[in-house]
Amino acid sequence: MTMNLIEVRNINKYFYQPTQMQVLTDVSLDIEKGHFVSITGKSGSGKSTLLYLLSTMDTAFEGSIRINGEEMQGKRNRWLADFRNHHIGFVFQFHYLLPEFSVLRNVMLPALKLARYSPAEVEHRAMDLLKLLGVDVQATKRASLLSGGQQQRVAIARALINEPLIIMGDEPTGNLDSQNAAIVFDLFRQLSSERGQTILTVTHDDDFAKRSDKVIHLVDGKVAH
Ligand SMILES: Nc1ncnc2c1ncn2[C@@H]1O[C@H](COP(=O)(O)OP(=O)(O)OP(=O)(O)O)[C@@H](O)[C@H]1O
Repeated sequence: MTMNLIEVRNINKYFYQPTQMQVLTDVSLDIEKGHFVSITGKSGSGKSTLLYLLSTMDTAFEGSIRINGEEMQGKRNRWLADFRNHHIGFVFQFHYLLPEFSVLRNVMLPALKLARYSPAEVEHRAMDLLKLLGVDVQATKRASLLSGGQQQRVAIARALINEPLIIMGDEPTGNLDSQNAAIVFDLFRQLSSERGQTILTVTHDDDFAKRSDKVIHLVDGKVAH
């Protein structure tokens, strides 16, 4: 049986500075659990705005966003932060690792904050993820000493450490050469098909989008059908 992990109904989103502007208009969509979904569209079409709403970091919108059966509209910031920590992993174009910390420490931090597992278990799981991503040899190095592609893989390990239901990416391969972009793509594929994790990424890369399970294409803030 399929299940919609994300259900969006009739979203309108406005920005008020410098002048009032409607960025998303009547956006409705469903995302199934375990699917790999790309959000595409021209620059300015509203992709990042939509992802930001779905990530629960922006709560100023009209309409309904249900994730894993929970309505996000009207929830308090603390509740949303807790929901994000448990269920959503983020991968950005620029990875925001802590440069002075070791690779291993960077990956462990979000899990230590959650305190769901003991530090020893967290370290074990972090090492497993670094292995999966092919950067385990670098575990004790300072993050700033790794190449851009390696740092991005470490950032993905960090996004996965709390076993999120959903992995969200804003141009996660935008800053990578084609070889590293292919590694990241294949990993996302594997996470969705083998672990049932749901992947949602904004991308400008048509090949990347074509090979995902579903494409949400935005034109002027509306979903194109
Ligand atoms: N915080 C904000 N305040 C005011 N306007 C904003 C804000 N964020 C985005 N916008 C505007 O909303 C529109 C959509 O922006 P958004 O970043 O969602 O587009 P995008 O499709 O992700 O573009 P790109 O591909 O260039 O990243 C743009 O016109 C942008 O200028």
